[in-house]
Amino acid sequence: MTTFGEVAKRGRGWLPLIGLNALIGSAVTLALPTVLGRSVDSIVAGSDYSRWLIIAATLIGLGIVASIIDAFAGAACVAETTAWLRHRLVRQVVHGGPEGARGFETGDLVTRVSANANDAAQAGPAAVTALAAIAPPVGSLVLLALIDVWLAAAFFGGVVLVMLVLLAFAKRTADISLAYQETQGQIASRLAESLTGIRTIAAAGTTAREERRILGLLPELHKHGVVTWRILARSGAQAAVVGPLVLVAVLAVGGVQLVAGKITAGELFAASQYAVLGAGLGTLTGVIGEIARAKAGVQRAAEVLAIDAVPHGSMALPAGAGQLTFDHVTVVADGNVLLDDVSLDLPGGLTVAVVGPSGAGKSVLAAVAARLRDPSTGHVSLDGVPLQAVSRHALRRAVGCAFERPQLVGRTIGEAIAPEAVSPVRTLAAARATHAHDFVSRLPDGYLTSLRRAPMSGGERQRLGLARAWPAHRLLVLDDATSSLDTATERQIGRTLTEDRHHRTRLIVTHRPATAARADLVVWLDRGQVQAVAPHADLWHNTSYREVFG
Ligand SMILES: Nc1ncnc2c1ncn2[C@@H]1O[C@H](COP(=O)(O)OP(=O)(O)OP(=O)(O)O)[C@@H](O)[C@H]1O
Repeated sequence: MTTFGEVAKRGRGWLPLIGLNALIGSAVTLALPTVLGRSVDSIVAGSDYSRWLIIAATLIGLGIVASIIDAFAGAACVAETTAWLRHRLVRQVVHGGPEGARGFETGDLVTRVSANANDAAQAGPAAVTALAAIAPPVGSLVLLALIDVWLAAAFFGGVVLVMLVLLAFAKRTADISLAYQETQGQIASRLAESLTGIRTIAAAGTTAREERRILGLLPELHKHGVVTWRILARSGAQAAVVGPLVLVAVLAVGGVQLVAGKITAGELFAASQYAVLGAGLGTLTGVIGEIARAKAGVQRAAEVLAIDAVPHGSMALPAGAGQLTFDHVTVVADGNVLLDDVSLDLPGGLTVAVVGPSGAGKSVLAAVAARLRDPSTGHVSLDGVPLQAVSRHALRRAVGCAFERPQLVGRTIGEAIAPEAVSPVRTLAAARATHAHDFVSRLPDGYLTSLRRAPMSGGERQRLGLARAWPAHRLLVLDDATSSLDTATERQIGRTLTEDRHHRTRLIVTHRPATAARADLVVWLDRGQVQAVAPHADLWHNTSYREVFG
């Protein structure tokens, strides 16, 4: 569990410098009243006061230098911690696989990684600044006690009142900071959802309703903002009332002691300055607000960092052609049984079609075969090795997946096909085999065409998705990955798949009888259960099987 302390400590390279500068600032603040008090006494006594003025000027200069260094160190510390936290968050999300991020909405996740990570990174500097801010009043108390113990008592009473105001502020502001960040995340989620379905929204003519839906949370955000300012204003006002009380109490006691001849005029001046330091504690509301935002940011980051990374084994795969075994595989999600005790033994090198009515569990079976999700019970093996025991590298080299709506990643079309260091020859071979090369070569910049600018049809995107999965040498999992292709291209790719000279297994989720007919075997699923495993021709006699294809 990631904590405030852990994030705060991350900036430890900078925190000593920030702390040192804050202490120098405090020391300067504490020393100045004494020095100025001595100047006053020297002026009153008619003696030489220039020495004290030089010391005062030096202290002021030191204070300025310290605050410049403090500002720089604070910014550097926050930048470094933000980068570290974002790196961890992104890593956790990516390593959690498709199931890991399911509990989060896209926009909310982006807000956590971007804005909230930056809020959280304030933890270290804000905590050090708050701690350092305690030094002046504590020092004031000690120095006042050295002047006169009654001055210290009056000061202490007032400071306790200021502290009570600050504690109440810290408590109230923590909850509201979290609520504010959560609402921000919800707005971002709604925007992300709308962007995903922007075509549907435009086609349905519901743009105005969508705008209202996204911005419908603004009043809530506004309410949290108003509450934040109200808490700040109330605490500020309370501090403004309580603060001067410290000064009045110290001055009243100081006046009595001066008249009684127990302190000098200079000491009364110094005491009044120390009292101002105690009263000024009320201005700490700013840094306490920062701590509250940092705490909320850390809490939201911790929820993401709690995503379990998909564990991988360290085994390589033995020689084989992709024999795929399901051993009593059951998948349960949200209390629903998606795959129910599925046992299959599919010999390597075959084309296996997975068919069944909508919602039968075909995609779930494909995802489990490619280890995009793990079974709740049972296991899946490839060439005799349980998928969970195979190393990540070996698994991704061996198994390729293509989907109905592929999300293409990379700057260029070439990168979308081969995101990692794959030789151009293999990229070209994959593009040719999947008929992606035909349209890519017609683009002005070919494989170097920017992915964002390349206009692509659903079928063209599917061809790139197929090309990307193509180099897998042991198992190719195609989940409705050719559904948008025209019949002729689909048939050509189907033939290439069937004649695939790599002798790997091809698991093809399909709704087309022609694809099932070309396959060596068909796995017929219904409501998460295997109905039969046999060639299409053998199953075709069964009326229920024929109904699967409508
Ligand atoms: N992570 C999940 N949590 C809960 N339910 C899920 C999850 N993933 C899939 N399902 C449900 O499992 C069932 C099977 O889904 P699946 O996508 O495998 O169906 P399918 O056979 O591929 O259907 P189609 O042909 O329509 O694509 C569906 O009812 C779906 O809502």
